[in-house]
Amino acid sequence: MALIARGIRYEVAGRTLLAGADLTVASGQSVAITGPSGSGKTSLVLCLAGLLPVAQGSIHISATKLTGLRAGDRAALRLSRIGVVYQFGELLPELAPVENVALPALLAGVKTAEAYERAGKLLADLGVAELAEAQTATLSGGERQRVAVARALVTRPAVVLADEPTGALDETATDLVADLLYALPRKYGYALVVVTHNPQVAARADSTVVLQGGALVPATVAA
Ligand SMILES: Nc1ncnc2c1ncn2[C@@H]1O[C@H](COP(=O)(O)OP(=O)(O)OP(=O)(O)O)[C@@H](O)[C@H]1O
Repeated sequence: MALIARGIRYEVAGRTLLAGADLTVASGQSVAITGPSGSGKTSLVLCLAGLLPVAQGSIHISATKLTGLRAGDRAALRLSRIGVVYQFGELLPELAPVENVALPALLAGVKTAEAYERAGKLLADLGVAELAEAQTATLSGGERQRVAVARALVTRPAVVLADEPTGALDETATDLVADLLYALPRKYGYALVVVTHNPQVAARADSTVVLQGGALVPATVAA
């Protein structure tokens, strides 16, 4: 399994957001997470990425236990094995798209030529090769998200976490980005977790779970 989370408990500001959440995703598989606004979905993604500390429970990325690692080791695991896509792309405007995509690979120690070769190939896979050297600030929302997906994949992660990746897009761009997101896990062999409010985007995942009362329950049995 690429991702195994067991009994995740997370509390903030006196509230228990996650009260024993379990999630397992195999390589090449996708899971959508839905749930009411404020139920803790973003917090869950940040816990899975090792960016928030869980009070209880364990998270394994491939064979490595993320929980319990020291901060430096956690950051190294995140950089090399976890890709994250945020709602607004969060690209660095000073860097061209191809530089944004190559950056995590360079930080992870991949040689410059290979990092740029990977970045170019991913941008081509995502249909934005011609934007490689464009001004990042001028990209549309959909273009930005495709670059952000390429950036999340450049380190060849085991797990990709996408938090509302289509939340800021119109219907056409949503379809395009969702098509790419769901087509790529099989091609690249990563496990995909997508947090989304959009029922059409959720419906494309291999399975859907709902964050409800701090636990993840199959969408079919959620009240
Ligand atoms: N650091 C923090 N301090 C105080 N409250 C917080 C903190 N982080 C999250 N919360 C609260 O916890 C709740 C869950 O937040 P979170 O962003 O995880 O929910 P969400 O399900 O992703 O919401 P949405 O669907 O609206 O994005 C919210 O009520 C939020 O205000």
